[in-house]
Amino acid sequence: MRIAISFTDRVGIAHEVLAVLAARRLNVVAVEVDPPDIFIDAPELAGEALDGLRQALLEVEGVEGVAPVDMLPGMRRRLHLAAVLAAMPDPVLAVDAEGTVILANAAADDIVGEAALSGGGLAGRGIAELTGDGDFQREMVANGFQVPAREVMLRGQPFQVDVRPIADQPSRVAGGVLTLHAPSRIGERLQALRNFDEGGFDAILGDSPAMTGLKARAARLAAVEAPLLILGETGTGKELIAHACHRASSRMGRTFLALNCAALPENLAESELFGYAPGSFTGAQRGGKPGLLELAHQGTVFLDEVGELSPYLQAKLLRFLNDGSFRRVGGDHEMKVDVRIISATHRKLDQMVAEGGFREDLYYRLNVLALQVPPLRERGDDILLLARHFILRACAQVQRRPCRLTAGAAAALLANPWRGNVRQLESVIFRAVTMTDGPWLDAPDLEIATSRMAAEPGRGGDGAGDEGAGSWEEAVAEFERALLDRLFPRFPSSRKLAARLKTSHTMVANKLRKYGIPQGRG
Ligand SMILES: Nc1ncnc2c1ncn2[C@@H]1O[C@H](COP(=O)(O)OP(=O)(O)OP(=O)(O)O)[C@@H](O)[C@H]1O
Repeated sequence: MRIAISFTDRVGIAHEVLAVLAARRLNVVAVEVDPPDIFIDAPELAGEALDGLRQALLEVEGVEGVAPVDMLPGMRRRLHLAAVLAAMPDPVLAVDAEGTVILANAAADDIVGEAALSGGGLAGRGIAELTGDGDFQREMVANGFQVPAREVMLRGQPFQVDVRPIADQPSRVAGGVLTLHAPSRIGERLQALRNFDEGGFDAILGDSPAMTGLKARAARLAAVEAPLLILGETGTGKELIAHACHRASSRMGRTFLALNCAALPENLAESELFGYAPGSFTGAQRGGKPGLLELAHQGTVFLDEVGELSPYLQAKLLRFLNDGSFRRVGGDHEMKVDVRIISATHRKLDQMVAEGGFREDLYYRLNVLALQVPPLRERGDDILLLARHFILRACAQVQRRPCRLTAGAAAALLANPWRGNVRQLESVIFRAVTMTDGPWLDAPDLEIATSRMAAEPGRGGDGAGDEGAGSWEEAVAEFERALLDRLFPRFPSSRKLAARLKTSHTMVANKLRKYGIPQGRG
């Protein structure tokens, strides 16, 4: 039985409690002192023996209770740790200060294999012995496990190894944790990060004519069973649109997998996309590995940055698009799958074709249906809509109180050219939200150039001019918003603002709501 003895802390109490146990000649297999409890594991303790022990313990000054527990805390922690390690797909080794393994997860045991484990597992082996690289072990130990990531060989397989020191203070290093990444899993990890399952057209924010037009066209094309090419500058939301098209197609509910063709060298991109056959290269998984095309059978594969595909992969992809068949790397039989290809690029593919950088026949196969995503600077007030969305999200993320844009900040956002588009806006807002803590984000907080504001005086939130206004309604709305934005900080409630503007409270409240200005203050 396992028991917890709770006590009020005083010098020597643990010693006295242990003396009571010793006097009873109990077979104690584990003791953990974790104030305000001492935990005991005594397998033979039960029934009357427990009652007697409880009486004796309660006579020790400071002991307050004795109760059975299902597990000792250290044991619970070890079980949790073992479960966490077992769930990690990459091999992980914990080593002591000399570089000798003290703990390894199942993935590490698998790599080293049965033969090596018959000698008692990995614990006790030196890193030099396992990797055949004595310099690596010496370097780690000499530098307190602060060494850059590098490649090591384990049982003939190459791994990228990350090393982190285990230390309770910088000068007291107890060892290190080594995480080994197999090259065949790098793409898998990228893909897992990108394999999200949320986000239809509702996740694509924007009410501007450019965006409503795009969403309507995308919704129509989504339903057509043919390759789709999405063109647009970087960060405009091409992947978001690709995913929404998948969700709006008959393949909804099937797998959507994405590959960034620019992120991987040719051989990795090839094995990620087409898979590889057993024994096809050093470091390959024993049974081979299916590629994204097989994994997404009946679903969609999104090829981002398709313009970066090498000529060899362009040819292999063309063949797949022509008849749905391909071979795994190193494989000798044909595979056939049913996958819709959605591709995207920020490059001018037609120009690349003209210059010989991209195969013309592949361009026509990918470009059966096409969408052009407008840059952010052509989406008008969507900029502010997106900015407000990102502000709310960033404030929640960093657990900061909500904040709003001043008129000056709104004008700066509208005037910025946004070369990095929505992704840039997202990071500008995130940075501003994390670097300030007041209720307002002002233009200087955004850290963007405001040079175009002078060129477009009617844009923005300060109502300083009207030359840039598109229509009477837009100009009035812009003026109203700017006015409310400017006065609200000084008259922070609809009643105070109505009094200041000598108008009705209801009208001001409606306008504040219309322009998304929160009314909770004042
Ligand atoms: N209309 C939008 N509404 C909400 N979020 C958006 C919108 N457009 C883009 N985003 C966000 O902006 C970021 C960039 O979008 P995404 O990755 O889809 O762009 P991309 O055009 O595929 O970029 P790249 O060309 O660099 O691959 C993402 O975080 C995405 O969620």
